Amino acid sequence: MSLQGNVFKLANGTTIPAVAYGAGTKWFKFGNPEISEPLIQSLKFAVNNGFTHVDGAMIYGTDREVGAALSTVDKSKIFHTNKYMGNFGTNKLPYENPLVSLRSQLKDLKMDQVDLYLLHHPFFTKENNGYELKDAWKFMEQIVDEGLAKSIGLSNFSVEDIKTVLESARIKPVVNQIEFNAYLQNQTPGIVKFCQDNDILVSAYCPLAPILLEERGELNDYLDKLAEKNSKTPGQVLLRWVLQRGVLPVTTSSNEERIVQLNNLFDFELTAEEVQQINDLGNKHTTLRKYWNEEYDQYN
Ligand SMILES: NC(=O)C1=CN([C@@H]2O[C@H](COP(=O)(O)OP(=O)(O)OC[C@H]3O[C@@H](n4cnc5c(N)ncnc54)[C@H](OP(=O)(O)O)[C@@H]3O)[C@@H](O)[C@H]2O)C=CC1
Ligand SMILES: O=C1Nc2ccccc2C1=O
Repeated sequence: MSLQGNVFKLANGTTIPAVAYGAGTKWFKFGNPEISEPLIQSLKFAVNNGFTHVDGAMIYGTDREVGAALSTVDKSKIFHTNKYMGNFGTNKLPYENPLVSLRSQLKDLKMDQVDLYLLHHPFFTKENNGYELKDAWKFMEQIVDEGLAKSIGLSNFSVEDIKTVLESARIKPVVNQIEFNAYLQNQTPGIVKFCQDNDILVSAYCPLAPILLEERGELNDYLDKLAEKNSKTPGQVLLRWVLQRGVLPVTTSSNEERIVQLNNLFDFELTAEEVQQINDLGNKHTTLRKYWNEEYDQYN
């Protein structure tokens, strides 16, 4: 599952643009019915300036903004990833299953189909959802059968969770989107190697976390050096490192200069030693985990 130009090839033979622009995190507005004009403007700017992959989710509350921003572009040129969030813990969410959720989301997205639909988390239980993880996956397969998504995948899944899905999967997951950066190189034990050995593309959210911390560490000095050597920014070096780890970065920005930079990653290359040095410096740092702390802090 290697980087080919600026796409990755997925196990089902389709391709996926190698960098995604996220409509979550800073844009998150679940429960707020007001349309975010700044998101529409930034998304339009992103797709007019090189981004061809947009990452959304039911829980972001931003499907209408994605639909509006993409309404003026040729949708066949855009890869759209979206996700289903089912109840977890004490959180009760609006749609009882992925199929019902996506059918409704497609109306807001003004699309007939998404390219990739993910289970946002693996925490399905009879008690919370009325069905368990393997049955959640059956809904995902039905989504493909009905032509509502070209491909299906996972997010925040551990090795054990993936094995549960694979045991009875008729259609295999092609992606696992996890928190991944130099300061968190395995969201859960062994997850990156397991995915890569099983032809499941890892995609990385929070890829820039190490440069967003106020405190600087040894890694920052090294990133500055590589940035200067390649006439790039430290953020571009970090995203290039993600790509060279065989992982697809999902980033976002509201800043036009940065939007252009964040997708401009294909005219330079880190050496194998430089990739290794970022791995090593990152691993020396305290684990940095921003999401799913309750579930995964045990692995810090
Ligand atoms: N599956 C899941 O559970 C999750 C998925 N996601 C997905 O991943 C996407 C990206 O996640 P996110 O953590 O935001 O990704 P990043 O790590 O890429 O961080 C993006 C943020 O970094 C800021 N930034 C970028 N460059 C700089 C800089 N040089 N100096 C200061 N700030 C900078 C941007 O702000 P600015 O606007 O100022 O540039 C933006 O807020 C989300 O939008 C969502 O689509 C995210 C979390 C969980
Ligand atoms: O971008 C995100 N913001 C979130 C907040 C809570 C749970 C998941 C997410 C995302 O994926």
